[in-house]
Amino acid sequence: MNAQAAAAMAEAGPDVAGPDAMGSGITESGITVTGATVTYRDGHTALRDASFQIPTGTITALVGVNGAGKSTLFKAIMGFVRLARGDIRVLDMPVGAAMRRNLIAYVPQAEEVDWNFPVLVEDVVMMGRYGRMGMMRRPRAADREAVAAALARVDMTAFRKRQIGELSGGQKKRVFLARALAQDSRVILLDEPFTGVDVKTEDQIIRLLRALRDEGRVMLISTHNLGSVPAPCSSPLAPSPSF
Ligand SMILES: Nc1ncnc2c1ncn2[C@@H]1O[C@H](COP(=O)(O)OP(=O)(O)OP(=O)(O)O)[C@@H](O)[C@H]1O
Repeated sequence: MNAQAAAAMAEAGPDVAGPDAMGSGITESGITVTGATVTYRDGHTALRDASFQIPTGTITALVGVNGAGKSTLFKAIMGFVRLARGDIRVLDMPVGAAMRRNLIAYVPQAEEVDWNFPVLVEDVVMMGRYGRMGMMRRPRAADREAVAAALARVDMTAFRKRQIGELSGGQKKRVFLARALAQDSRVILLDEPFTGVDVKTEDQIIRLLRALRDEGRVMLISTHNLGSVPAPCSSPLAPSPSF
């Protein structure tokens, strides 16, 4: 992404790098955003008239400079901020219903979490199962199996009894990916998944995302730097006219 494009995105909001080249051929509606506008309480409009449609079975990069509104859009897709105008559908249902049905998983940037909080890696991954447990949050055998499988899938089984705060940035990212895997959601929102990871981890994440895509899931990757998104996820660039 050149500086001019970045500057344009600062004014126009985040951009969407086309899902078609990465698609598995499944065309069920994944995320549909129509004229979405978010205005925060201080009057600042962080997202204006955003419109795009992403089918399931795809990986899409949401590209924009700092402050372009990527996190705001993620929050809107998860129903954490209210739309002033417009509509968002996830798997053809309102976002509230999709969240209640545990259909959306979020993989945060490492920086968002308080690492001083003493919690084991396997407990972080178990959080992905909370939506399936009752009020008591007592894990069953199926939950423990899902956690073990998720940790194995990101090659973090050996770290399961470690404190999350003791891990490297790339290892933490894999743990949060495992939490999303344990949640087994159809829609996965990933915040800067390739930033600060080494080549091996990047390759591992790409292979994982491709496998999830081929299972018919829909993935939306937020990044301020298109260059940090590996080629399979960044080409071709197909900007939404509404951005
Ligand atoms: N709670 C809030 N109240 C008021 N303004 C906010 C709030 N959250 C974000 N903003 C503003 O909305 C704009 C978009 O912020 P957002 O966090 O969505 O951007 P971003 O694209 O995710 O940025 P970054 O790449 O830096 O994470 C920014 O100008 C920010 O200051």
